[in-house]
This record gives sequence, structure tokens and C-alpha cells, in this order.
Amino acid sequence: MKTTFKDIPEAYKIDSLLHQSTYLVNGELKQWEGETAEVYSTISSTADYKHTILGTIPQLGEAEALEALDSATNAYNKGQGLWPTMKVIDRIACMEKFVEEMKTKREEVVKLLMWEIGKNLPDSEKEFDRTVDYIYDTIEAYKQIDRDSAKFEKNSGVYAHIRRGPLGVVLCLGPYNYPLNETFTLLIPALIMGNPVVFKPAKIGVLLISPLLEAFQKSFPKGVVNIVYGRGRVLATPIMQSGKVDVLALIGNSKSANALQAQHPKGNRLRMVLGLEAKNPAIILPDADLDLAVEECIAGTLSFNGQRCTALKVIYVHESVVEEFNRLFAFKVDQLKFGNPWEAGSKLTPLPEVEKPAYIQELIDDAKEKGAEILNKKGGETTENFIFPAVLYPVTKDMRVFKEEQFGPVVPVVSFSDIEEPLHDMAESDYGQQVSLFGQNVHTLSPLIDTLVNLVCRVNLNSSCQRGPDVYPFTGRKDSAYGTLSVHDALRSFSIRTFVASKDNAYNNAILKELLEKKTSNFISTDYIL
Ligand SMILES: O=C[C@H](O)COP(=O)(O)O
Repeated sequence: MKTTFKDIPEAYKIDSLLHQSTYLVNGELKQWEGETAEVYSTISSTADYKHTILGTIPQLGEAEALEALDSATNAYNKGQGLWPTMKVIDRIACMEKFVEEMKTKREEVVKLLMWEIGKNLPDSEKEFDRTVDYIYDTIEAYKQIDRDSAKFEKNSGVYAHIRRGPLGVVLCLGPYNYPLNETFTLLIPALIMGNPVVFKPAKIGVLLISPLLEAFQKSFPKGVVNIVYGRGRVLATPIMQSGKVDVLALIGNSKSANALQAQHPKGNRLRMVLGLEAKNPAIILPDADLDLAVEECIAGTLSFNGQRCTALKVIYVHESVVEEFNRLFAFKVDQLKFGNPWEAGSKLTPLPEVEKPAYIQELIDDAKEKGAEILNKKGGETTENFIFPAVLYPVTKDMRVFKEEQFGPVVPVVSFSDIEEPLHDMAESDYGQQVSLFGQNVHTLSPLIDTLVNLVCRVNLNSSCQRGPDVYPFTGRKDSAYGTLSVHDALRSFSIRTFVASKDNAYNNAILKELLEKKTSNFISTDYIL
């Protein structure tokens, strides 16, 4: 498929290059006149369907990174700064102002999601709207946090009121596949709990943050949100080495997380909230509804071209139904429409990572050399920034596509004769996020689910894997995650529980009453008896 500028509808056109020349530090939108880097677009604007230049972003240096860090450090000021001591209601007001400002930028951000990362229009709109909802839900959850905690059982005569407060300065690094939504699942809870943030957007999906810079600047006190652009090793390394980061919040890969953690003087004792790799399997049992399994596996493996940590990355099918599954699945994959993100029905879109098609091709070649075949007619067809998903079968454990997190459009199918085979692989895997289980017999499913919940954190019954709804815990075992995200859990991940204890309940209650009347900075739940 070829596309030229003339094919791009007026509403989605970008007429000139986008030069982001400011960054946000200490409440100021600072002008940058130094080195810049080109940002590429995944959209074809030329007949030969190449990645094209969309604009430029600043490449800040170590000095600017440390300036941003100092600004956040001052806003925290060892827990005595403006942000951690601000009254709860005032912090909520900042967040409410921000979300109102953000909503005015929907059109711009959605357009950039399409141009920068190639996410199709419905999913780009969903990413924006889901983020807005996430912010509102976070505000509501914050008002309720810990209210429903169980009371302490033992009556020792010590009375307490429980509080929840911030942890300190957060370094926030987001992913390219959900540059707005997933980044904000770190940023928003961190902020509302009273933690100032230094945020560096990912290399891809960076310009779409620009329309929001001003909203951040207008809504939060100085130093609370700092946004810097540039190379991770230039910016994040000195920030981590300074030892001033209290929480590393990252969605990305474990290699980066390990490297950053090692740079921090506190190393293993550093608090972290991490969303990392996964190799979520689908397991299709002999009695599965195959039509349903195929539909769900299409969405699970290939939504946003498979570039989701929650994507299904290997499909295990019982040998008794593998032939039928493969036939139905391969046929459906070939029906998926490839096109630019705004085109109606585009399920597959150009890939934002320049090197991704070649990488996927390597996985295909390796699998073919070791005995797998491409089952679908279009599998492996390429243009410069796209490769049509290949369904590979039979995939075996020695193949790279079985071992690596492909994070792209290629689907390995493995057949099994005994359920112990996929269970064994899952137990041996470095990852443990989710699984999709397809079957109908309750007596077979229930013991299996009991086993699976100790291998992963979410079992999806007759449905594909996903993060949402955002009120559910989002986490993983082993190298898949550290800490838990979701509207409610993330508030806890970015805070610590403290309490005030007294043997005199009347006195404790009087203090509590006073604090509540004055509107405190840390959320106070109801009182407890220890
Ligand atoms: O890339 C990982 C995301 O958490 C996936 O989120 P999603 O399941 O909502 O697409």
C-alpha cells in the first residue's frame, strides 16, 4: 500500500514540521537553543512509504537534567516542601485544573498519537479518553483511600489515626506504545499523593506531550512537574547517580530498569514501580469454542500490531483442535486491514520503530530455518515500515520467536498434548503477567485456574489479555512488574502509611478533629484501635 500527502484527510494533516523548543523546569517553560533530535513519523507521506521527519525535540544535557531534579527536590524539600505539605483539597484542585486544561488538547494529542506511533484513530481517541477517566477516577479513589481498611483486631489500648503520605521525588519514564495513557498511570498517582516528578518522555511518542506542557505549567506549583527531553543515558544517568530520586517509576524493559537501579547509590533499596516485559500465552483446550478463541486471539495478538505488553505472544493449542484453529486463525489474520491510522477499519498500521520490521523478519527466518511454516498467505509481506503478521506453526522451544518478547506482528502457535506442557513453560518463563484460557468444562477449568493464578497475576477466561478496566490491579510476577498499578493500587504504590498513636483516645480524637478541620496534607482515614 502506498500513501501520499494528498490521501491524508484535512483533519489529520500536519502542514509543517513540529519544532518543540521548550521544556518545563521549576514552573518555567524554558527555551532551548542547543542540540535537537529529529522525531520520525510512522505515517507515509511519500510514495515510497518511508518513515518521514515529523519535527524536532530538544536534546537537553546533564546540567538541565540536574536543574529539573533540583527543582523537584526543592518542591519536596525532605517532606517539608510546598507540594507534600499542601492540603489534600488543594492538591485535588491542581489535578482538576490540569484535567480540564488537558481536555482542550484532545484533538491535537489524538492526531499526534496517530502520526508519531501509528495508533489507529479509535484507539488513539480511546487512549486519550481513558487517560482523562483515569485522572477523574484517581481523584475519587484518593478521597476514599484507606477508608475501607480493616480495623486492627487486638485491643491493646493504643489508639491511632492512620495517614498516608508521599515518598519523595519520582523519576518517571514512560513507554512508546501508550505514551500518554500508561505514562499517566505513573505520573498522576505519584503527583496526587504529594510526590514531585521529573518526567522524561520516551524517544518515540514524545511530541504528543508538547500540547500538555502548558497545562502542567498552569495547573501545578513550580517544581512539582518537570518535563525534560533527550537521551536516557544523558538525562536519567546523572539523575539516578545523584541519589536524590526516591522512586523510580518506569514502564519499559527490565534491562533499562536494572541499569537505572544500579546507578542509584541505594541500589537494591530504591523504591520502584515498574511495568516490564511479558510473554502472555493463550491456552486453547480441546473443548474451547474455537470461533470465540480465534476472535479473542486476533485482538489479543494483533491489536496495535502486537505492540502491547499485555499482548498474547504465544498461542498453545491442544493437538486435537490445532489444525482447525490454525485454519480459522490464519484466514482471519489475512482479513485484517492494513492502512494509515485514520482510515476506517485499519486494524494494522505502520510500525513506529524503524528497526522493527527487520527484527520481526529475523524471527520469522529463524523459525522457518528450524522447521516452522508461515500459515497465512500475506504473512511476512513488507513495506519499509510494516511487515504483515505471520502466523508461525509448529513453533518449538528452540526458536527465537518462542523465547523473545516479539512486541510486534508475528504470532507463534505451539501445539500441546498434555496441559502440563504449557504450565511447565510458564513456570520456567522469566515473566508472569497474564494468561488467556479457552475452554468450557468447569471441572477442568477450575483446578487449572487455581494453578495459573500462582504463575501469573491475571487469568482471562475465554477472553484475551488486557490491562483494563483500570480499576483492576495491573501487575505481574517475576520480571514482568514490580509494584502494582491501577487506579487504587497506584495510589498505594506511590505513598506510605503512617499513623499517630496515643494511649488516650479522647486526646487522639481531639488532635484528629483539629487536623481534619484544618485540612491536612496527608489523607487521614477513620481512627483505629491498635
Ligand atoms: O503495553 C502494555 C499496556 O499496559 C497494555 O495495555 P492494554 O492491555 O490496555 O492495551
